[in-house]
Formats: sequence, structure tokens, C-alpha cells
Amino acid sequence: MNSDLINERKDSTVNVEEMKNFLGHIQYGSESRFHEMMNLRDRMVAKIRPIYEENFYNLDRDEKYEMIFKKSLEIYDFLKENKISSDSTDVMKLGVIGGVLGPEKILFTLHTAAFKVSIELWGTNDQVKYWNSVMNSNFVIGTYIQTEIGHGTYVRGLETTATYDKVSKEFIINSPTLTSIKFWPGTGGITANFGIVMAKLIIDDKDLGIQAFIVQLRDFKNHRNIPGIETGDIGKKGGFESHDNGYIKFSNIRIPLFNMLMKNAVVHADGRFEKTGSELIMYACMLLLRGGLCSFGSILLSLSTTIAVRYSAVRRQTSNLEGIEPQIMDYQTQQFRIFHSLSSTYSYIFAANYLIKQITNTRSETNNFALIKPADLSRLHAISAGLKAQTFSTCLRFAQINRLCCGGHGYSAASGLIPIIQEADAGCTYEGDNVVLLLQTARYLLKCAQKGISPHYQPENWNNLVESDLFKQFKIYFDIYHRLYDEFMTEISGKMFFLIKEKGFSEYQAWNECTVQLVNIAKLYISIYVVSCSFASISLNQNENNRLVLSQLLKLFILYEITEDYAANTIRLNILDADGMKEFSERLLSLLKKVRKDSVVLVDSFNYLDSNLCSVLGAYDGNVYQKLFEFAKNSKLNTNNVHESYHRVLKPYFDKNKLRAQL
Ligand SMILES: Cc1cc2nc3c(=O)[nH]c(=O)nc-3n(C[C@H](O)[C@H](O)[C@H](O)COP(=O)(O)OP(=O)(O)OC[C@H]3O[C@@H](n4cnc5c(N)ncnc54)[C@H](O)[C@@H]3O)c2cc1C
Repeated sequence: MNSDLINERKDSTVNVEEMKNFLGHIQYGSESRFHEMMNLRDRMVAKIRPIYEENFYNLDRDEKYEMIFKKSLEIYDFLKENKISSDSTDVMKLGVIGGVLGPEKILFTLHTAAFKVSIELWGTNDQVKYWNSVMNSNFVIGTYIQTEIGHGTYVRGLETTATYDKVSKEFIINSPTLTSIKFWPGTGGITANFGIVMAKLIIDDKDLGIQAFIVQLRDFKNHRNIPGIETGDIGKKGGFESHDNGYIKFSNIRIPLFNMLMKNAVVHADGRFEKTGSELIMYACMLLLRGGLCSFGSILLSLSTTIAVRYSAVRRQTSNLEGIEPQIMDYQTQQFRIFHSLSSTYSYIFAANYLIKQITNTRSETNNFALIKPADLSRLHAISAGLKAQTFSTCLRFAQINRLCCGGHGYSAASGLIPIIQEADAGCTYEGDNVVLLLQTARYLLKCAQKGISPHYQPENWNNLVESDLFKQFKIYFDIYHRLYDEFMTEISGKMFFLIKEKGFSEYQAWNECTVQLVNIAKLYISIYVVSCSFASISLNQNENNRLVLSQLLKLFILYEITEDYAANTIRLNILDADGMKEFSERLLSLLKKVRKDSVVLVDSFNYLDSNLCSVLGAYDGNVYQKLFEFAKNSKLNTNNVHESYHRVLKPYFDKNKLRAQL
């Protein structure tokens, strides 16, 4: 064990076991569930060799694909043997299956999180029953097929058609243009054998809007594409090397009438089209997906933070006055960056799990969202869209910063930071581009402002929490956030009003003149949600010292936000003057020292195995250099002392130029 890490752990005031239990409770709903999941993870890791031990980051893309496929199936079998449903969101959390897969995703993510959930929420009872029986008796790997080459964000612009044939009582699915070819669906290239296809419903030449259809892509017997369907991998991407994202082209594919998911809209056998439910229910599926993504993003963030904090305790660099190389964690600039990441990690973990609890409670109270009030759905949708965007933007920002904080070794694949950067990067686009999502949040906020309704969510028991002693320390910050929000929203609404009423702009034009400010107010709204949920979560911590440490961390997070992200608007709108801002900056710097002594234990509290982190820099024992050297020796380029290419490239070149003769 590295002696610096031993000292860091010894000197911390945090009770690590209690902190683990507290975080476990937040993430899994109760301490007992948390221990059950950790026990499951440990048994899984004992049975299935983690990718951390497989030299994974030195493999080629097709080798990575095959390994993740194999391990995904092993995990699937392990869960079956243990009579545990692979649909369980707790089991699928990165903290659990990540014990085997590190930050890599299981290959069946879309099958459980999108394919099955869409059927459950958009299908009639008969359809749910039927498709469950198909899935129980066959090995279905489903995907979610929406995006096309020409359109992603603009769903109504999708061109894939599902034309109803009244005679055969079938839909005919077609990709009529180059731009209509489906592009990007995860596992859609070479893995999935089924998909939910989002397509334009056409009856009697009439466009009836986008509906969801279940289409078989590949034969169960030989895994070949069904005739009329062409799928393939889209090629190398900025990451996700182990996953095939696919292109899918449909040529006159006939599917039965039953394959359109008809909970909200029905096509009768004679071709009559009838809307039977609220279109809002389409958003419910997104809520579940986005709640899961917020959890995934916050865990990714915690992985990169753990790596950077532990490495900063182990790494020593540059001499101090006594001629000793200090731990790089002792440099203020290092603390400023990694503790920003640490404080953000805790806040986003609290917020993501709060949102999941909100969604889960709403789902059970409203009969699978069927009875949800439109106002509640709109607010949940606005929060989940904005939080997904902010979680992944934050995750990407700090994955990159944490990489830089690890210097050159951070750039090695052995650091484990590269796939985290790549995952976070993709997360800013898939399931909704972050800017587009923040604009959706902003649209809701603007509507609330126009109706004079407060859009803010108050966590459970909030009225009592604001009476607590702890809240007295935070009141000033909450007041700043809320004043800033109110002033900023008044300014934006005023500008919109002026552009429309005085300048004669259309709403569309006025909106586009304000989108930069609208994105910023959506970020601020989400910040208020994050700090409120964090405060509510921290208040539940029963260990006084741990609660104190967490409240310092939350203050640090808030001070970063006010002095960095929102500084310009805070000063411009006279919420704080320059002296006030300076004082906040000083407060921030003095908090860094306090957080420093507990930082290693605060990342230990995430309770990750080395195989979750998949990083030689973040290993629990801190034996970084030995592991780094082993990783280097395992590079495939080192298989033979003289690489094969020598005989094909360098030797012929030498021979041609008679170089050896000259030596
Ligand atoms: C790794 C990965 C996995 C994916 N998996 C799937 C999958 O499983 N199934 C699937 O169907 N799709 C999948 N996708 C596709 C993904 O959902 C889309 O790429 C995403 O929704 C963004 O849409 P787009 O590519 O059309 O971006 P565009 O909409 O073309 O965005 C390009 C730029 O335009 C801006 N922009 C667009 N519209 C507006 C607007 N109204 N106002 C302001 N700015 C705007 C955006 O902010 C962005 O900067 C995946 C993508 C990736 C990268």
C-alpha cells in the first residue's frame, strides 16, 4: 500500500463505513439493498473475470466488442442463476455491473432501458403480454431505432414510413430516401435482432404522425438480416469501441397490424385511426431513460474524480523549500480543480438519485404515469431533460480536467480516463443534444413565468428543513440563487415581450433571439434543483461529522457556481457587488484546505473496486508505477522484440537503399 494513501486515510475525520452506507442508502434506497447489491457485485466479480484483468484497453475494436458481448452474456446467465431480474435498475447500475465491465456499458442496455420500457409504456395490455412471451421464449436483443441520417433532434421530421395496407392488415416499413436511413441506434448494426422503429404512420396517403413499431431485424436461427432489412455497423466513433451503433435500411418490410404499439393511438383493421390516450405518455418513457442516464452520468463523474484524487495523493512532483517533492494534491491549483470535481460529484449523485426517487414515486402513484397530471409531467420532463444535460456536461468537463490533473499518465489508456471522457462526450448528445434539452427546460420555465407559477421543486420536508440550524449557513446562497433566477427570468421574459409586442417579431424569431439566455436560465434552474436536493440529502445524514464534511463540500460546490459559472450575471444584475464576489472567492479558497484532509476518504466512500475504476492511477493501494509499467509491457506492439512490420517495411527500405552496407 502506498504510504501517502495510508496517511491520507489515517488523518481523515470522515467515518468511511458510515459514509459508504449513507451514499449506498441514497443510491439504492436503503442500506440493506445497498449491501445486497454490493454482495451481488462481489460474487459476480468472483465468477466473471473483470475487464480490468483482461488487458482490455490494449485490445482492438472487434476484440473489445467480442469481449463485452461475452461478458454481457455471462452477467446475464449469472443473474438468471441467482434468480435476479436483469431488468432491475439497481443491478444494471454502473456501481454493480461496473465491477465486471468498468465504465463500459453492458450490451443489453438499450434492450432493457429502451426496447422493453417502450413496450411496457406504449403497448396495450395484450401487446405487453404477447411481447413478454416472445421475449421469454426467444433470445431477443432489442434496440431503439429513431435517429436517421437526416434527422435526430427534429423527431417530427423523420422520414421512415409505415404505410397501412388494409387488404393484408399489415404495415409496410420503408426507408424512402438516403436521409431516412436509420443511423446510430446502439447495437443496431450487428447485435440486435429486434427494434422499436419510430416511423411516420401513413393511412390512405394521410400522414398521421410518428408512431412506434416493433420490427424483427434478424433471424433467430442464423442471425441473418430479415430479407428487406439491411443493417451494419456505422464504423469507428469517438469512443464506445465495444458497441456497434448501426445503420438500418428498410425496403418494403411487412409487419402485422399488432406490431404498432397502441396504448395511445389505435389503427383499426379497416384503417380507421383513433387517438385513445394522451400523447404526453410518450414523454414518460423518456423520463425513465433520463433518470437512469443522470445516475449513469453521476457515477461516471465519480469514477474520474476518484482516479484524479487518489493519483494526486500518490504523485509527487517538484521540490519544495525543504527539497522534498510534495504530493501534487498540496498545490492550490490542483486542489482548485480536483475538489471542484469532487464537490460536483457529490451534488450530482444527490440530484440524480432524488430525481429517480421522484420519477419512481410518481410512476407508482399514477398507474404507470397514465394518471399523471399534465403540470406534474411537464415539470418532471423539464427537470429530467435539464439534469441529463447538466450531468453529462459536468461529467465531460471534469473527465477532461481530471485527465489534465493526472498529467502525462492521465493520457495513457491505463489511466482509465480516456473511455470516461469518451462516454461523457457521447452522453452530451445521445438521448437528446444537451443544448436542445436545456431549451426544452427553458420553454417550460418561460411558460411558468408567463402564467406566474413558480417552477421550482421543493424536496420532501422542505418547510421543516429551512427551519434547521444547518439551513442558516446556506440561506444566503439560496437567496442569491433565487434572486438571480427571478431577475434573470424577468429580463428574458421582458426581452421576449419587447421583441414580439414592440418589434413585431414572431414567437419563433423572438425565441431564437433569446436562446443563449434561455440556455443559461435553464442551467441556473437545474443548479437550484441540484443544490436543493443535495441540501435535503445531506440533512438526512445522522453522523454529525460526516454531515459537516458534506455541508462543506456543498458550500464549495455553490461557491464555484457563484464565482465562476454565474459570476457575470450575479454582478450585472446587482445580486452581489465586486467586494461580495471577492469575499466569496476567498471563502472558496479557504474551503479547499478543509476539504483536502478528507478528500481521499470521500472518494473511498464511493465504494468502488479497482475493477470498477479500471485505472492503474486510481487503484486503491496506490501502487501506480508498477501497474503502469506492467500495462506498458502488455501493449500488443511489444509481442515480439522485433515487430513484424520490420520485415515488411524497414528491412526492405534498408535493403533498397543499401543502408546496412553503409554502416
Ligand atoms: C453514442 C451515440 C449513441 C446513440 N444511440 C442512439 C440510439 O440508440 N437510437 C437512436 O435512435 N439514436 C441514437 N443516437 C442518436 C442521437 O440520439 C442523436 O444524435 C441526438 O438526438 C442528436 O441529434 P442529431 O444528431 O440530429 O443532432 P442535431 O440536431 O443535428 O444537432 C446538431 C447541432 O444543432 C443544434 N440544434 C439542433 N436543433 C436545434 C434547435 N432546435 N435549437 C437550437 N439548436 C439546435 C444542436 O445543439 C447541435 O449543436 C446516438 C448518438 C450517439 C452519439
